Amino acid sequence: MELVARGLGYRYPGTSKDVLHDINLTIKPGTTFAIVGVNGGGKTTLVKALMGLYDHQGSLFLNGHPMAAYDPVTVHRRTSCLFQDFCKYSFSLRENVGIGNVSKVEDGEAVSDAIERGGARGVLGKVGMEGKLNRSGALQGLRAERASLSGGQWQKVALSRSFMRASEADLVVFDEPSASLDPRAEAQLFERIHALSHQNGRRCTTIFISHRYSTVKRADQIAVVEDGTIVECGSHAELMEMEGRYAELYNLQRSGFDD
Ligand SMILES: Nc1ncnc2c1ncn2[C@@H]1O[C@H](COP(=O)(O)OP(=O)(O)OP(=O)(O)O)[C@@H](O)[C@H]1O
Repeated sequence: MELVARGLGYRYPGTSKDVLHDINLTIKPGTTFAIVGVNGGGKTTLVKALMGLYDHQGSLFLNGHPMAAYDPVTVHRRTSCLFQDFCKYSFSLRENVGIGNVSKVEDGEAVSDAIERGGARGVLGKVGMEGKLNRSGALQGLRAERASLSGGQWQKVALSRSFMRASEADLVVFDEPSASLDPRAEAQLFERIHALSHQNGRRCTTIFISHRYSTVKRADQIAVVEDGTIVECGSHAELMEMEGRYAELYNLQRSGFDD
């Protein structure tokens, strides 16, 4: 999916200041687009606006056509997303993951595949299903909430849920998908995110927000969002050469390891 924004802006209802303003960008089909920036800059609001979830100002185009020309249900069906405030349902693990694509919630193979790709395989043991991943009908297990999952384990369950639809989506959005993951789980996740966009023949566009520059640097394009607008945009190499805000944030994070 190609996404183009021209003069995109947004103000939350009941507030007096635009949270987003003057957003101009082009995200090409089959590419990864990372959004970075300090807290409260407008990153989450931007991705939600790009998904057409807000009554925004300015123009948004999907594959060359105005977003308004599309049926919202069709757009949402072609989109898979994971936001920071994901739900922890009092359902079984199978349902917690399968609900990401309601039409496939009974499809054990699809749920198993999503669990594998979302990195939640280790959670199976926690809910009494170790070694049963490939046995059909074995995914009911205990209710996930009774198994007292950790923050990182819940994040893997939510990631698996988003992978239920990712393989058929044209747009995949992750808002800080690795916030609670350990470094190994994070590296594996980003391998899968990159694979989503770069698989042969796929034109799936991936947008992700992250504060971890070791993974951000691999994105095709990176946008730095500050005070509600994009202050820099380009590849890691281009932004480093600019020696601007991105380079400053990147070097700041890297220097944290050198001390
Ligand atoms: N529902 C809302 N109503 C009013 N203001 C909001 C709402 N949600 C977010 N904001 C404000 O919009 C601004 C941008 O928030 P947003 O969550 O988009 O930033 P962010 O860059 O994603 O932050 P973080 O890195 O902390 O997740 C903030 O000042 C925030 O307080």
